Amino acid sequence: MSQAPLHRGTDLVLSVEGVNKTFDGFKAISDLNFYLAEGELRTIIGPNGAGKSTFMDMITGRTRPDTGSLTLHKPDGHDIDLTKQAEYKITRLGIARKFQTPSVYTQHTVYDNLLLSLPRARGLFSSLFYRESKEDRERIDEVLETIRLTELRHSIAGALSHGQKQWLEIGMLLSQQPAVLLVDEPAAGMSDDETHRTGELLISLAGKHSLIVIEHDMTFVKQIARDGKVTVLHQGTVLCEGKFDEVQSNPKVREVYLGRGKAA
Ligand SMILES: Nc1ncnc2c1ncn2[C@@H]1O[C@H](COP(=O)(O)OP(=O)(O)OP(=O)(O)O)[C@@H](O)[C@H]1O
Repeated sequence: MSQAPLHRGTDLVLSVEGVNKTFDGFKAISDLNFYLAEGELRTIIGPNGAGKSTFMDMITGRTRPDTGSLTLHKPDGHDIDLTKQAEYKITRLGIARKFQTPSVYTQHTVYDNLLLSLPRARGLFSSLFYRESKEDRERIDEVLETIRLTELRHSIAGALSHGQKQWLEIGMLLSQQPAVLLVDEPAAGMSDDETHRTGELLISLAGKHSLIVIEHDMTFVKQIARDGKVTVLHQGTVLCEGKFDEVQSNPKVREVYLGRGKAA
């Protein structure tokens, strides 16, 4: 599974090099290169069809690249070739993905949702018979604080607002202490207040976690990007990469977004 350590001394958690993917003759991803540093919060933007979802699908093993490499750099210095791992193994290696729509156990409490998502209690059935340890309870309390749902720990998840469900699901992924967290359009369908709180949550995770966030809402992108890097994807490749202001004023980026109603 793992080869000799290649990246020791660097602070990268993920490297993507020379990746290509064609669907029925259509080039969805084209010579894509991308590097994520440990603890980084990276935002990816790009017009519809730019290849953002396909890129995430390749990191998680849902879609395989035709050529190129996707490498997870483990803290112990070992490199894992993600193109050779089954999807479930990539999840177990600590690459977690939050899809756009919330997916929580609506009949269970907030606390139980977090309990069910602990790595030890894998699967709903075995979790029902799982007695949590003191460490588990501490971990859940910590996650509840992070996602600011401590007060709602005994509430049924189905009764939460859309934003609260999204935060709970992020918390469920955090319970698994992921190496890389992929978050797909977290602000979609949220009120302005919820969007802002989501931004604060993601910012609070940076440093402790490595995150890639795909987003269309530029106010939100500006909030979370701060001094961090924004990557602009276009036609399956990196059009430009830099701080939010640099990206926003880049003529190539403006051109790509013009007339699409989502001006950067
Ligand atoms: N399984 C597939 N079969 C054929 N074409 C596909 C497939 N998956 C993606 N594509 C095409 O690849 C291109 C990139 O799609 P992708 O969904 O990755 O873009 P995106 O940037 O996520 O777009 P959006 O912002 O609309 O979600 C699109 O033209 C899409 O139609």
